Amino acid sequence: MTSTHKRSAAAWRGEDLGTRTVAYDERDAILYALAVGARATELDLVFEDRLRVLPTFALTLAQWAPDELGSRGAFDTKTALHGSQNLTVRAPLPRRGEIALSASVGEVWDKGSAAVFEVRVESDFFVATWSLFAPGAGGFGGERGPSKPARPEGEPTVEAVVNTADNQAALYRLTGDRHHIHLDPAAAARIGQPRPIMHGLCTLAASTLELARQLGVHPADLVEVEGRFAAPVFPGDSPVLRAWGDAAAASFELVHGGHPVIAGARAAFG
Ligand SMILES: C/C=C/C(=O)SCCNC(=O)CCNC(=O)[C@H](O)C(C)(C)COP(=O)(O)OP(=O)(O)OC[C@H]1O[C@@H](n2cnc3c(N)ncnc32)[C@H](O)[C@@H]1OP(=O)(O)O
Repeated sequence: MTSTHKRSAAAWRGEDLGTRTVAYDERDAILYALAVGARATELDLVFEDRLRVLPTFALTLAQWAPDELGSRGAFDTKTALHGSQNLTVRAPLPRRGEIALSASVGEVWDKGSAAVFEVRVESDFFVATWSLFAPGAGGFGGERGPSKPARPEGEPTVEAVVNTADNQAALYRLTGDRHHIHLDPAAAARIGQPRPIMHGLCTLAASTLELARQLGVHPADLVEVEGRFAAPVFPGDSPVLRAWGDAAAASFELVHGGHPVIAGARAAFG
């Protein structure tokens, strides 16, 4: 008789996920900008002669880190969802180069039926934390962690549609995140979705880009962003960005069909 011993979610806390050096060039940064909704007229984002790299591009460079935790067996990679994201910029990303990244597991929260794993990635250019919502991995007697954010009150200072394209997830996946739920209807059906869903990081970056346009600042001047993926967004959806505050400290949400799809979000531009 064989016995299997499944490692408790709590035991992953503090796990060292290793270091990697990732390389990219202008073409990668431009493809990323186009995939999150940069316009052909936004030359600073799409023209190598005067390129400024979107800070959220850092998150595609570090996508290996949450993937590494999944491949080590912390959770079921076929059902886990990206729950929330935080990014703090330390220095502008160069147009091309090699960047050293190190990753580790932070907190692991016990939501009862699910666990939430935090993966922290650090480099000279940024610090970022992924929260991964893993159904079936909870119930290990741990703390619940942060609760749902309250919705902002009062009239927003910005209200703008964030158009997504029918092929946006198919394009965005070429920047690095090739999880099947974003392209393959059968994989989407396995997580209970009627069709493939947008990458949370694509929707977040598209929202941040529109926020910068609305606030009249350069999107590459982003110094901090975070948000919780509250419900799936589908390619072709046109959710509404609602924001409060100013470029130095904006809070925002992305709403579709009357419900937040990105909740409790905030961004700051330097
Ligand atoms: C590899 C994949 C990459 C991707 O990019 S996937 C695409 C981007 N992500 C998404 O589209 C996810 C969209 N969000 C959702 O579909 C839902 O949202 C969830 C399935 C993640 C959770 O919904 P539900 O199962 O109904 O959970 P609950 O009853 O709303 O909350 C249960 C507890 O879990 C916490 N929680 C809920 N959502 C999140 C989240 N997104 N990140 C972190 N924690 C979350 C709550 O607060 C609460 O806990 P408390 O009772 O202590 O308050």
